[in-house]
Amino acid sequence: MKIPATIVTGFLGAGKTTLIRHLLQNAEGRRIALIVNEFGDLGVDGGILKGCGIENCSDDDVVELSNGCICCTVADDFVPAMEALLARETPPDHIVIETSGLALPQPLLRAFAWPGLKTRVTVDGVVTVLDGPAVEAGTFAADTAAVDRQRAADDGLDHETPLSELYADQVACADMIVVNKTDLMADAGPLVTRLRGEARAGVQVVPAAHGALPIEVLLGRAQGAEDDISARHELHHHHHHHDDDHHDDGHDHDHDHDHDHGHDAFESFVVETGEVSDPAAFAGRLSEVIRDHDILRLKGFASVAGKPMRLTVQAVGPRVDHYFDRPLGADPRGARLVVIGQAGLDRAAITAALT
Ligand SMILES: Nc1nc2c(ncn2[C@@H]2O[C@H](COP(=O)(O)OP(=O)(O)OP(=O)(O)O)[C@@H](O)[C@H]2O)c(=O)[nH]1
Repeated sequence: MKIPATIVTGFLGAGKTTLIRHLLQNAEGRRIALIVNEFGDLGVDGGILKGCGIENCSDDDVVELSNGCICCTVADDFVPAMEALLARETPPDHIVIETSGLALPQPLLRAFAWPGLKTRVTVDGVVTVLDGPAVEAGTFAADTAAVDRQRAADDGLDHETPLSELYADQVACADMIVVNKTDLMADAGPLVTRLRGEARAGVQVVPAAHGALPIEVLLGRAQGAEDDISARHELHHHHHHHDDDHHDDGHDHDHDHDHDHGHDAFESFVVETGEVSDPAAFAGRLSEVIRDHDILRLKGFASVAGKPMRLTVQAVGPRVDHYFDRPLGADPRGARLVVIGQAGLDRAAITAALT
């Protein structure tokens, strides 16, 4: 089982910390480790998240990297921090990496191919958080002066990429785009449509207020669901037959008034199919289905004809990852996939396309 890592990018003030805080508050027992790229005096994110007082989120789980821009110091800072997390007696279930607003996601993504990381971590996805009103206004960040100060304060920043290029890069790297601060917008619709045109095919653009998104949208399914019984339980638990059945889902509704709203806006269902014959071809077909049907996430396990190992598949927008993770053992042969999207998925068509 590889540990999935989610990279959260977006400019200063877009709402990355707010989104991660919400995520940690709704972690439902999952151990999430956080790597935060800090900036000298300006950086307070680590502090905010460390002082969060959230259960299952100890200070140890927040690692601050403050020696400059994370993408410029990958080898010295980021890789060792990841290795240290992996070397722990109880490694995290999921790793979330909050980059500084100025970081270019590409060098960070390349680090996952390093020998020490490649076999043990997988990039779950790159989530780019945008300040909806600012992007709509063409300024990219609500406080561009603050972004410039951050840039000036960062001695370790090797690149002097203009803001517009950084923005383009963060959008181009995104597997999922979150248009945040929709509470400050009259109608996020036109921006969402525009961004879908700017992003790679298959990238879903998700509107949010205060970064409130269901954890399964941001991180996918519980990684602890190793054996099939717990996996099945997990799936049925989230299987929404009716839009109103989320009231018995055991969440703390007082926690966050946006929570219900978040769940109503998304849906998930399970598709069971036969054995996979060719993993690469299967992954290729999944990306087509994801693109054609605006699927946010697709995740599951499959057996492959003639192979004793279980195939794990996970996709966020256009990023489809597949690898053999453990012997199938007594698992039934076939594939079981969870499909997650914004409400309104064409379940029949998706099921037909996957089977
Ligand atoms: N109105 C509104 N304010 C928001 C929303 N999300 C975040 N904020 C506010 O925007 C400010 C910046 O949010 P952060 O979460 O710190 O943004 P960030 O991207 O982590 O910023 P840095 O970590 O400083 O780069 C804070 O004052 C938040 O309370 C939102 O959806 N709506």
